[in-house]
Amino acid sequence: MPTEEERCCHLIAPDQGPDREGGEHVLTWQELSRILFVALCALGVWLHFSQPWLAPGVLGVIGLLVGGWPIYKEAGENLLARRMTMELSMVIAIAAAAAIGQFLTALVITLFVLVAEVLEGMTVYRGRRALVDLLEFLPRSAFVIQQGHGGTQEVPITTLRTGDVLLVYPGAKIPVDGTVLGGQSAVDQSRITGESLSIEKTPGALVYAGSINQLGALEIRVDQVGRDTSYGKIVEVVEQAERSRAPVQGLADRMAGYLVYFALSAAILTYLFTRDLQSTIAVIIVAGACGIAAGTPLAILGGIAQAARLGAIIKGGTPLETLGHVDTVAIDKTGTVTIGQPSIERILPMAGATAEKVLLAAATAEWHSEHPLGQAIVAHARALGLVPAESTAFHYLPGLGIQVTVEEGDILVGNLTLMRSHGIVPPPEMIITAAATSEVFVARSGNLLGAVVIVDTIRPEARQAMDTLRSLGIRTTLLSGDSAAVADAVGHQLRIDTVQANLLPEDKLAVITKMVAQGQVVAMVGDGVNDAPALTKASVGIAMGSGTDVARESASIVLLGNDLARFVDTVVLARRVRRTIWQNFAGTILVDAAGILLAALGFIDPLMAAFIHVSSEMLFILNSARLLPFGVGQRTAGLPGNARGDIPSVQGKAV
Ligand SMILES: Nc1ncnc2c1ncn2[C@@H]1O[C@H](COP(=O)(O)OP(=O)(O)OP(=O)(O)O)[C@@H](O)[C@H]1O
Ligand SMILES: [Zn+2]
Repeated sequence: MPTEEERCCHLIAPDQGPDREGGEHVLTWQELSRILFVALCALGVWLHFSQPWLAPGVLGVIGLLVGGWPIYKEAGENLLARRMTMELSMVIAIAAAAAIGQFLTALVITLFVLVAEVLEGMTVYRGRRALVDLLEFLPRSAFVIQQGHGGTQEVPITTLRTGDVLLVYPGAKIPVDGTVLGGQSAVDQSRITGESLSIEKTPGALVYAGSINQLGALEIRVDQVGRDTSYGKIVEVVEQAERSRAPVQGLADRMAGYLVYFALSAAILTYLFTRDLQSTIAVIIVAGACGIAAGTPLAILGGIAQAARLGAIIKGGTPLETLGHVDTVAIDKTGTVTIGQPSIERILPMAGATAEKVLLAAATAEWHSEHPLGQAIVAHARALGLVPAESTAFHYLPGLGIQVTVEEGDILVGNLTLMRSHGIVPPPEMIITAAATSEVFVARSGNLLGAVVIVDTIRPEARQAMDTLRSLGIRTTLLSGDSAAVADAVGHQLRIDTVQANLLPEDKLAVITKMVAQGQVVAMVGDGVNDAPALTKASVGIAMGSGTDVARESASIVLLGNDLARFVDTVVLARRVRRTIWQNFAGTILVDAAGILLAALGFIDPLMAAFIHVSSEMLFILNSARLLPFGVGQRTAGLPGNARGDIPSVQGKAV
């Protein structure tokens, strides 16, 4: 039976290629001279120019033995490993042609196979380059400032240690993650955070390996080097992704194996019915499978590399494949369709309370909160110089709010659901329903003090992103922990198909689980702790760059930066990958079936068969190669829309 390792005839498999070839695959002089030699032999056999000294048969045999050596070797190894490959079937065909005295045919087939092998090798090599380029983007050396006399010394970056101080010249790439000690400059960190605008760096600012220092010289203290940098982690994830196999790759390998069996069986039948060796050989030769076996991993490789350029780190072939047939996108509200940096718009005190009292009570409860709403409240209170009371018991109620105990009693801060569950009923005129507005109620000792109205900004590109998703035929649904009124308003503004609000983290999980169980292919986009469980259960989980570590770890795709347009670009890319793979599948089967039929009926001679085999699969491989990114540093997305420039999107081991 065909095995997973099974590969097509003249293929240098992308996951073994350059390693097996010693790192580089460009045309070597051995390959070139072998091809020229076979071509000369073929010419000699054809024109009989060796005639008086050497019989064409002898020349043919020499040409086949010397020229076809790599093919025989490969076929022999496959035979020993009991693997049925196209190399084997090609060798059978070459031997059969030679056996009936058709040396020209045998030589030309050999020539085709050798040339195709080189061409494929170069294409696949380019695919690997696309990834290697990512790594080699970092400079190899750095200028270390020497203690004492202040001069610099150029050293390889592998020798750098945490704490070293570097000088980065204008226009140079920053080699490490570090802290600016001196100087001032604009830095382009689009490769790491996805932000397209340069960021101003002054002493104290953090800089990231792989970003480009633009205007001034910077003195930088080394914090992280090599693989520990944000950039190193991105590269690591992409490399791992490349090694992991998508299900479609397994399918491709099995298909390629079956095609060999099919061609050989068809050849046997042809011989039994026609007794025509010529047609039989043509049948064996005509069926190619590299378009599937090599085209599939190449397309996935290209997709992953291209996505990394776009600003989406895809953690494997599987999420890329799944994203290509997503039919539903579930999207979180706060931090995902909104920027997630809310600010206090106004405070609505109840009769008898003051705005200051409401804010102070809220800030007391939220003092240690990590929730964006809580942080907005604390920041506002701080700005007004309010000092909160000491609190004792502290209860965070995910998706609801917060409860703390102070001297005068309990403070309860949170949404309507939380208030109602404590028997507190805010008057209707206090309930706000505007789009990017959240309302937090504040109660003390069971009495409502008032409400804090907090506004966030909807991401500028969100509307366009949702429109594009709809035009792709994808359903959108907003999953929010916020109140129905607010979530509905956002959903309406962005024309999102359905809105579900008041969801606790476990509700988000349940909603996603149910959709997946119903057979929908769901992409969940989120950023928060409350999204993490749902991200893991979705068909494919996507985390925003500014998201929490848990979210980025739970997701199988991480956006660099926070641009929803990048997400949509990645969906489009994933669809292209999928379409390309299926084009190759369908095309290969079509060409092989038609070719086998025509060859069996005697319409195609072995030479024509070899030509059809090689040219058709080259076409399919080139079809996949279209997905490879061209040139280093090319970016197709990069529109403004990332408001935050300060967030390294890959921290910790999150990606
Ligand atoms: N620390 C907190 N302080 C005040 N209210 C809170 C707090 N935590 C949660 N809430 C209330 O619970 C609601 C749900 O919170 P949750 O964190 O689940 O979602 P969210 O951040 O509002 O929105 P989304 O789910 O769209 O990201 C919030 O809208 C808020 O009303
Ligand atoms: Zn082939």
